[in-house]
Amino acid sequence: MKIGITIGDPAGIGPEVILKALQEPLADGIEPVVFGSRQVLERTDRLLVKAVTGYTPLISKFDTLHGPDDTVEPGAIGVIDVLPNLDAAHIPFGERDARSAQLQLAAFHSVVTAAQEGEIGAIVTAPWTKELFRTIDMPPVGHTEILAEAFDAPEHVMMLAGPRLRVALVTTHVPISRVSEQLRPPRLEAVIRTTAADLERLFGVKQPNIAVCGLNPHAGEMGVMGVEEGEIIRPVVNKLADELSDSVELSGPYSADTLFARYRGGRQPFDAVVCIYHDQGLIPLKLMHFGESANITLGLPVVRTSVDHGTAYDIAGWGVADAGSMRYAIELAVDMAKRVEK
Ligand SMILES: NC(=O)C1=CN([C@@H]2O[C@H](COP(=O)(O)OP(=O)(O)OC[C@H]3O[C@@H](n4cnc5c(N)ncnc54)[C@H](O)[C@@H]3O)[C@@H](O)[C@H]2O)C=CC1
Ligand SMILES: NCC(=O)COP(=O)(O)O
Repeated sequence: MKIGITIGDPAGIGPEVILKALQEPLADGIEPVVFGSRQVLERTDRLLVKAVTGYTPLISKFDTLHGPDDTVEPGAIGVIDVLPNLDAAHIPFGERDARSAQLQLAAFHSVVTAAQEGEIGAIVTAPWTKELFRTIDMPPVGHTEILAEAFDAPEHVMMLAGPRLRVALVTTHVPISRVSEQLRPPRLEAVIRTTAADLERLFGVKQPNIAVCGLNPHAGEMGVMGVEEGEIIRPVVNKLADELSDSVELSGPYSADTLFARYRGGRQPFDAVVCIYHDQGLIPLKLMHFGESANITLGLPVVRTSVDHGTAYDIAGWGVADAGSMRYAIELAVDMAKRVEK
C-alpha cells in the first residue's frame, strides 16, 4: 500500500521531519511516496547529514515517480515532483515565499487527486503555513477545510490524538469571538456522531465513552456564567445519549478544566473529549502528548493524518526538529488504512 506524504511548507520543518521519520523502514508492504519536490528533499538530506549525528543519508533511496500509479522500488522512497519547473532548491528557510505557497498547495492537490483515484491508501501531511496563502492571493486555509470540500464531507471533524487523550473539535480556525455563534446544535450533533463512528472505524474502539466540554467557565454554572450549555450543549448531549445508548456512552457538558484534570496520573477516563473550540482541546493535548500525537480528519472516505505541530520557522534549517509526531502520524495512518481496508 502506498502512503502519500505531502511536503508541506518547504521553508518550514516539514521536509526535515519527513526524512527523519523515514530513517526507520515502515511496515512490510508499505511504500512511502512524498508529494512535493525532489530538490527540497535533496537539500534537506544534505543538511541533515551535516547537522545530525547518526542521520543516515536517504538520497540514494529517492525514486522519482512519474505519477502515483508508478511502482516504487522495494525499500525506496517514492518522490513526485508536483511543480517540476519551480526552482525550489533555494527557497530560504524560515521566510515567507510565494513559491512555498505554490508548492505546498500543489502537493496537497496532487495527493488529494491520488486518493480520489484510489492510488494511495492514506494521506499524511507535513505542516503548511496558512497565512502564506496571502502571497498567492488566497485566503488562509487548512488542509482540513480543503479535504472536506474535495470529499464533500460537511460532517468532518478535526481530531488530535495521542496515546491517552483524543480531542475532537466543534469549531476550529475561527476567532474566539465567533465560537458562540458557530456552536449550533446540528454541528455539535454531527461532531458527536462522526467522533463516535470513527472511534470504531479508524481506531477500533467499540462502545466508546465520549465526554463533551462546556464552553464557559464552570460549564456556565447554572447559567450565571454563560447560557450555551443550557441552551445548546446539554439538550444535544441528552438527546444523543439516549438515542445512541446502545453503542456510545455520552456525557456532558463538563467544566473543561476539571474534565482534563481527570487525566492526571496516567488515567484515560474517556475515549474522546469533544471540545468546543481549538485551544480548549489542543492545550491539554499538547501538554500531555506534544511530539507523540497526530491530527486526524474524521468523517472522510480517505484516511488522513498529520503532525501535531506547525512549520516552526524559528528552527527550520537547523536540523533540530523532533520527528516523533510525523512518525506517529505515518504509523497511525498505516494502522487506520489497514483497518478500513478490512
Ligand atoms: N497541520 C498543519 O499544517 C499545521 C500548521 N500550522 C501552521 O504553522 C505555522 C506556525 O504555527 P505556530 O503556532 O508557531 O506553531 P509551531 O508548532 O510551528 O511552533 C510552535 C513552537 O514549537 C516548536 N516546534 C514545533 N514543532 C516542533 C518540532 N517538531 N520539534 C521541535 N520543536 C517544534 C517551534 O520551534 C516553536 O517554538 C502557522 O502558520 C500555522 O498555521 C500549525 C499547526 C498545524
Ligand atoms: N492547529 C491544528 C491545525 O492548524 C491543523 O490544520 P490543518 O492544516 O490540518 O487543517
